Amino acid sequence: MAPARVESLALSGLAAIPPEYVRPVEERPTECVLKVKGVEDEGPQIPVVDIAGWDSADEEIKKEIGRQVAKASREWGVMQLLNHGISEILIERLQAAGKAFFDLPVEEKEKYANDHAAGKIAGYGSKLANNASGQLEWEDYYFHLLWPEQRRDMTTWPKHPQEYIEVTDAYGREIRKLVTKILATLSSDLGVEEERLERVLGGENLEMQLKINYYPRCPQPELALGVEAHTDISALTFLLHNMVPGLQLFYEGKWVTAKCIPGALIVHIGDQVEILSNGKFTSGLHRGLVNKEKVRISWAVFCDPPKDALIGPMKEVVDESNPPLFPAKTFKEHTDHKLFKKAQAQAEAQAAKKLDQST
Ligand SMILES: Oc1cc(O)c2c(c1)O[C@H](c1ccc(O)c(O)c1)[C@@H](O)[C@H]2O
Ligand SMILES: O=C(O)CCC(=O)C(=O)O
Repeated sequence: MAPARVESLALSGLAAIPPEYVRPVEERPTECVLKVKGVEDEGPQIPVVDIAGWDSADEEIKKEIGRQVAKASREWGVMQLLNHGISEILIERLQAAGKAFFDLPVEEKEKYANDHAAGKIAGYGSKLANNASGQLEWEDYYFHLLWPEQRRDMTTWPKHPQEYIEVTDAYGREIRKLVTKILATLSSDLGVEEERLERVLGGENLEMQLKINYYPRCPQPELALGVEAHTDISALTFLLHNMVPGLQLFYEGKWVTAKCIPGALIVHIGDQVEILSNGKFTSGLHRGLVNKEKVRISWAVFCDPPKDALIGPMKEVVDESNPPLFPAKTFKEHTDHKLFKKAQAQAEAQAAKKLDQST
């Protein structure tokens, strides 16, 4: 049976969210970040890096950009890129196409329903209730493989609107070029050859998955999360959104709300780059909040190694004073291990809660 769609719940006009969406007190967002325009100007902010000069002939300009990208990757594990070279028109068309799909009635979208329980994640979905805790996220999503081209199953891509395929494909090609540039910069910073990270991550076989996150209006945003706190299993993740705040990064013990910067592309360092760099670059803990007045939509492109790629700290970043912090695992083992650990932690939290209630 397909899980309940959050959009249908939101449209039913309920005043209180069902208990499966209510987060434990310690996970709930604090009030100040929920206001649409309420992103504070004070305190630390996600680094913003202008990469306009990346292709410049001036080596000093390129080096400075490299330094900023590496610094953000070490200290935050996330950055907002300006002048990334992807045209505003393409981004507008991508976002219009994704929105047009989600504007379809739920019954139409159901024709694309995925079957996550059976391992088929591609298509329209909502988080499945985990047996242990039953905890759900206030979002529906659309997920499909974007790259490499020859491995895509176009039957899993939306057929409406008509331009979805063209613009999403064009966006994927642009992101693929940025992947090469960022991995080259990070490789140089680690003191290995520029092509190294990309090669270890599969080269031509590096995969990109697109997840469009659709967060309906929520009557009790102070109790829910759109996406719970996690680090990405990917190597890199690229994120666009519809200018409604909601993304938060955990930094120096506090949740920091990402400012909505017109034209910026958010880049997260994922677990695979953290592992390959032996922790020199950080896979940042982040989460997504929801909102009472506005629907939030975000477009995440996860860049992953192939499932069978063995990922461990690169030998050049390990020595006697920097012993390996992570065991080498295939990407599939890493994913399975992380999902298992999460399910286990939720089961333990649920058991502790029940015990607490019975005493
Ligand atoms: O290939 C990936 C890499 C990632 O980093 C992630 C991913 C896939 O999917 C996660 C996801 C997708 C669908 C769901 O219902 C989820 O609960 C999680 C995503 O969060 C991300 O970590
Ligand atoms: O919507 C966002 O800003 C965050 C999405 C996210 O973290 C995810 O899809 O994994």
